[in-house]
Amino acid sequence: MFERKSIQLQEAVTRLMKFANPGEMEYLSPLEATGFYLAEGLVADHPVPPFDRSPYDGFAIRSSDTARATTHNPSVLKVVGEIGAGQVFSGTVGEKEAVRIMTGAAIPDGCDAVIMIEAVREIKIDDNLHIQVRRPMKANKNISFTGEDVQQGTVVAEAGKYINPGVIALLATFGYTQVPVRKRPATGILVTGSELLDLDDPLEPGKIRNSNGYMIHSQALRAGAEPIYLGKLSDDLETNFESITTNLKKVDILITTGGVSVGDYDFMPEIFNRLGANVLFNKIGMRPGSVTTVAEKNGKLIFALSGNPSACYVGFELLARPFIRAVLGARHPFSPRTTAILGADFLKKNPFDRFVRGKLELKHGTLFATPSGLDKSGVVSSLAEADCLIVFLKGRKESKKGEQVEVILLDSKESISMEDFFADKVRGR
Ligand SMILES: Nc1nc2c(c(=O)[nH]1)N[C@H]1C(S)=C(S)[C@@H](COP(=O)(O)OP(=O)(O)OC[C@H]3O[C@@H](n4cnc5c(N)ncnc54)[C@H](O)[C@@H]3O)O[C@H]1N2
Ligand code: MOO
Ligand SMILES: [Mg+2]
Repeated sequence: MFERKSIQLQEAVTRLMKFANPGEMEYLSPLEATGFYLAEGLVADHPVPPFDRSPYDGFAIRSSDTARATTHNPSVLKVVGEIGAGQVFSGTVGEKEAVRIMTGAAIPDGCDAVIMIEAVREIKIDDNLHIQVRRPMKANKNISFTGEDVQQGTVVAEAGKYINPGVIALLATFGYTQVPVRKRPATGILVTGSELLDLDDPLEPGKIRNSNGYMIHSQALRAGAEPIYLGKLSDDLETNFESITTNLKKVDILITTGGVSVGDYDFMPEIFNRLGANVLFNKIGMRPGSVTTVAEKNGKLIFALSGNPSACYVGFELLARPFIRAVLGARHPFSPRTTAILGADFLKKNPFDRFVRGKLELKHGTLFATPSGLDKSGVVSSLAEADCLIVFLKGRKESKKGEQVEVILLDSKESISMEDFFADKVRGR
């Protein structure tokens, strides 16, 4: 018998995050970097825009020339040039002169305002183009000034920031052809169980198909890892030990499913014993996923997830996912947690923290979370609709539809700090 001491999820996470070192740095093109995390902060090495420019198609003018303009007595300015974005007017614009200018073009020297095309009347005097301006323009009107978007020296994105399309825009703005990121951790997936069939096997009495291997592969992808499916193993101590020892050398993280409880064929505890691994914990005060065990060997972590599909799923989301995000260099590696309104009664009592697979819905601006199916750790049917985990903290009594609950978002690309993740806003009731 192996001693099992139940600890709280926060303690379990704290223990395993001590081993979460950012992976090796690599450089990717901005076309490939979406979904990674910045390995270095992004500092503006020039102001944006880099020159004063026109935000409109119109005419660059000198505001002083329009000081007395009225509808009946418009200022008449001679058009002395025209420039589009990318062009620069050479020379200086003089008194009673204007330059036809397009959006994005640099403001010509001498000008201090832009008037929109629609606001002027274009006329010809002696075959020369002129404009009539019918109202005074204030100095600095309609100019996008140098640095009004970003000032030189500003940190526009910090190290550890998730690279979303907006970060890609900034990287391109500052000329990054090579974006520093952390390599996706090679994450091996091994499933155990003599009852497991391959996907193309017909069902046989007592056997089921291996769904966990594929589910974890998909969850690892969603978490940003590089999943490596290593196959399935029968419940045999020797072959399991052999396979885990060999495969651990080939990957950065190893995830196993099944064989982690107290049954006769649950060999994971004995395997960790033989490996001489440092078992960080082997029982968590939560459901499902209470048997989730994490062990460390030579600095690498082995996540031994439950065989029960829903427990396996939840164990991955609560433990492996933040770890993977941290290895990817995420500054805030935890899934976002927020409040929602419970969409249906949940009448179970909670002698431990419970994480119920749920479905989110936004109705008239209010977020509702409803359990997405049967709440048993052995089921697979509640997973497809699940996009959150509804949190029922230990001690919370039965919950009625309409009560406030906390939810952990599973499909969000952004993430939060450990402090925020464990700052429970809705206490047990
Ligand atoms: N006497 C006790 N029995 C159990 C306890 C306990 O504390 N005392 N804990 C229960 C809890 S909680 C869970 S969760 C499970 C954990 O089981 P294991 O991690 O040991 O997993 P297995 O025994 O290998 O399998 C459990 C269940 O899951 C099915 N399974 C396994 N692998 C897959 C797969 N790849 N795809 C689909 N389904 C899979 C397997 O057929 C079993 O039905 O233990 C409880 N028992
Ligand atoms: O706690 Mo077991 O790990 O699902 O139900
Ligand atoms: Mg078992």
